Amino acid sequence: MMEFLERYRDIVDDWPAFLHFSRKPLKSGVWVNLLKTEQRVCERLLQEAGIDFEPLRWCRFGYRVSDPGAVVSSWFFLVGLCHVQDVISLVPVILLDPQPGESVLDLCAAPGNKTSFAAMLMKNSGRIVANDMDTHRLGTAMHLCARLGVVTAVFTKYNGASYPYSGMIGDAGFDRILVDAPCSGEGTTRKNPSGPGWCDKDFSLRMSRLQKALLERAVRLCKPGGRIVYSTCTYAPEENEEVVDHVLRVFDGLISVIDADLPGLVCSEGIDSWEGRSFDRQVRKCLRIWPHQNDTGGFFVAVLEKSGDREYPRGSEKDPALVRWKKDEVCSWMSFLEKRFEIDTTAFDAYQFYRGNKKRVHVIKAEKLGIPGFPVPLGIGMPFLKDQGAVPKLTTAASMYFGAMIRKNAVDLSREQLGAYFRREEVTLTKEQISLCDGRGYVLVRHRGVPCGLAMLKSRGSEIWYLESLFPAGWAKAYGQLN
Ligand SMILES: C[S@@+](CC[C@H](N)C(=O)[O-])C[C@H]1O[C@@H](n2cnc3c(N)ncnc32)[C@H](O)[C@@H]1O
Repeated sequence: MMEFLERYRDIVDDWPAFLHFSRKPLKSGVWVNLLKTEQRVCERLLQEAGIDFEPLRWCRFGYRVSDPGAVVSSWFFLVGLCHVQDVISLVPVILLDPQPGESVLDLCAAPGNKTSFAAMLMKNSGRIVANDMDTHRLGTAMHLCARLGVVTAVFTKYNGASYPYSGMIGDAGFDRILVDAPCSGEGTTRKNPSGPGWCDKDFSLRMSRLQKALLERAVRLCKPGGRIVYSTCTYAPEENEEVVDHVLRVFDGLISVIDADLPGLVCSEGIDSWEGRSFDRQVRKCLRIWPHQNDTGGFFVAVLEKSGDREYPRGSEKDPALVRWKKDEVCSWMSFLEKRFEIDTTAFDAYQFYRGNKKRVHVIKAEKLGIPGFPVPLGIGMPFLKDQGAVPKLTTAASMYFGAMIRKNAVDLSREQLGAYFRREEVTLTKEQISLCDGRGYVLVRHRGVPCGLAMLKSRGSEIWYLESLFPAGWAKAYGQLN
């Protein structure tokens, strides 16, 4: 088992430790979603749930947790106060260092873990384009971003190697681009000991061709002075240093590898020769992260900067601009939100609303960076409401994210009531809870002040009032049995 690792014996600093850690089960991680909560609140919730956690030295919002299953089945995970992710996967995004207000492209984004973490670091300001080739995985990314309250993302489905140059964020290019490339995944042995088709050098060579094309495109899509991070979770130099070496040659002096240091994270430098081939010496600035160094999965990260003084000629291709999304300028549903929830809708001035079809409205933060007709988005921002029926209905994601603006028809449920709500059971209300509501209709459900979703207040006879849960069946199921 894992004989394929043998080829790396000479480049690993501590071979016995490497083998030992490559077989050891991996502890997962959690990051606090500062778009929805505060760090101390999340720490308190983890403590209350009896989940051991240990802060990461190199990421102040991240923890290693003893029992990720318990996190995933907690109410605070379900409503998006935190996310579970391998801790080492945070590194490329931290090194990308996306800033509020910037334009960021995540070229291979699905299922959206790094996109959502980047959007959080950007404080939901600016524009982040999440692209992937796989529709199903993109759907997962959209759902994840909605749960976590990301309102700055646009989702596109293109082959990253031929991602269109023009349109979305002006023609200047993106400030930062992440290429978290598809790879042979050799660094994931701790999660998946039987592995996919590892150790097939031909597979690595095939991946290498795609990775080179993706990174080349990223360089072209980046604005002068911008940053590109290339990452994989594999060891094969063909998929790592060789790819970086390739773009250094193609763009001859236009890009450089920069020092990427993350205090508290132990790494090895990239290798500048492999199986008789030499690479540009700059690749030594890349980071090789072996499992035993920080008790994580294996990873490779290169941070590139595009020089500001000359522009690489871009292609001139133009696809037909199919405009599928229409701006919803009338916002006929606004008065309903004002009336039922006493929302001060002037807060929506900071947002734009788009219709993907007649009945579905999506919301996205209005930014000077704009939104697209092209490349054609598969998804815009966060699903906001459905309004084809008599009464518009906010989505769960929107009621969670904008719930703090709701001043009427909101009830705080007890832990037991909340469990029933997530399981889509009928929730009987106390007299006091009923007194907070203004007759039958939509109600925002909260727990400890945190907006959790929508319900419909109904009555049987004149005495019995209850909530019919509108929590999406798939959400609770997707995250396991809630406790
Ligand atoms: C390592 S995964 C990305 C993980 C993601 N960044 C995250 O953190 O959740 C690589 C992704 O690349 C996508 N992919 C493969 N070939 C692609 C291509 N030619 N263009 C764009 N995406 C591609 C795969 O569908 C896969 O979702």
